[in-house]
Amino acid sequence: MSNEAKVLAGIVKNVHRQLRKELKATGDPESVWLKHCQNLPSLKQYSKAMHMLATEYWEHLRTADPNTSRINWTWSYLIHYFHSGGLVKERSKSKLKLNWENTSFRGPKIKVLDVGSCYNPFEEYTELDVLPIDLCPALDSVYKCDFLLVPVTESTVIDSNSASSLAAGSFHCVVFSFFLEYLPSSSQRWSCCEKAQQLLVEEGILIIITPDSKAPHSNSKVMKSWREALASIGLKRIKYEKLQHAHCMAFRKLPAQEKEISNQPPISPQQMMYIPQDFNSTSDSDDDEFKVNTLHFTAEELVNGFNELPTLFDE
Ligand SMILES: C[S@@+](CC[C@H](N)C(=O)[O-])C[C@H]1O[C@@H](n2cnc3c(N)ncnc32)[C@H](O)[C@@H]1O
Repeated sequence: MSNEAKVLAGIVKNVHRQLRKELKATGDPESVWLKHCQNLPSLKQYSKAMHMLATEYWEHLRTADPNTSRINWTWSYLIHYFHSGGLVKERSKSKLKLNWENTSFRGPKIKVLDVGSCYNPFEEYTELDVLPIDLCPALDSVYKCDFLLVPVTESTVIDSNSASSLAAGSFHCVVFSFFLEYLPSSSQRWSCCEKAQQLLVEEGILIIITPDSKAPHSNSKVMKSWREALASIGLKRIKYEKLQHAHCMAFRKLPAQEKEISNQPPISPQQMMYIPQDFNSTSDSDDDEFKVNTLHFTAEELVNGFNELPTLFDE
């Protein structure tokens, strides 16, 4: 990795780490977030670094091997699900006899809400009608919006460069690509997932891409925990794939009649959207030992836990 890429990766990692450190110190996710959102120089520096890293460094990888790309993966899965029989196949698995005509996919384009879009990476796809939103957009084509705070209402309101409300049940797809890890607390990640559930049409898809350069099984407990948490609000995981640097998942919003309310998770879903870094010590070192906490995984699993961002970010 070039020196410039290392510097950019360092900027990104430092923001994530700082947020977690402040959460540890205060125990108050809301005040940590408020303070973070007021730090415009830091937000802008992050946004610029992330944009450059993705478009000037990762893009080479994507060109060399399209199978490594989270962007390609998301697009091809959406085409498969909405246009090439994926949705019909899911319906055929249903045990209920539903009146599918009333809940069918409509519209010439797939309506996508890209949360934490940064530089609007899905803009190139003509099959998608993308609403890109970000806390601090890197480009003018991305709308400013804090997904943690934006209300879900009857209509989506866009004023000049920002989105001030989002309409319930109005998106075929919500994308969280390298987004959830930015948020310092499990409860904040969970509230974003709940919001995505409200914004999706029935049978719509939540895509979650999370960075990890390790072997697929090394974080299987984390992925299982997320799967169980999301199932409790009727988001059923229907696709999982491990790419070289990321876990890629698609969750289908089940029709109301099909919602699996029986599978309640053993602990509250707010706690289940953890990432191993949540249990890291407060020091800035990457080599810190992970602390074992009350959740059901071992110290070794935590030590072998997620990289914060793909190998491209590794020293
Ligand atoms: C690691 S970048 C991912 C960018 C892009 N999705 C990708 O896959 O390359 C995370 C992005 O999430 C944005 N973000 C973080 N919290 C947010 C929030 N509450 N609402 C909207 N965007 C947020 C950040 O500003 C940043 O641009």
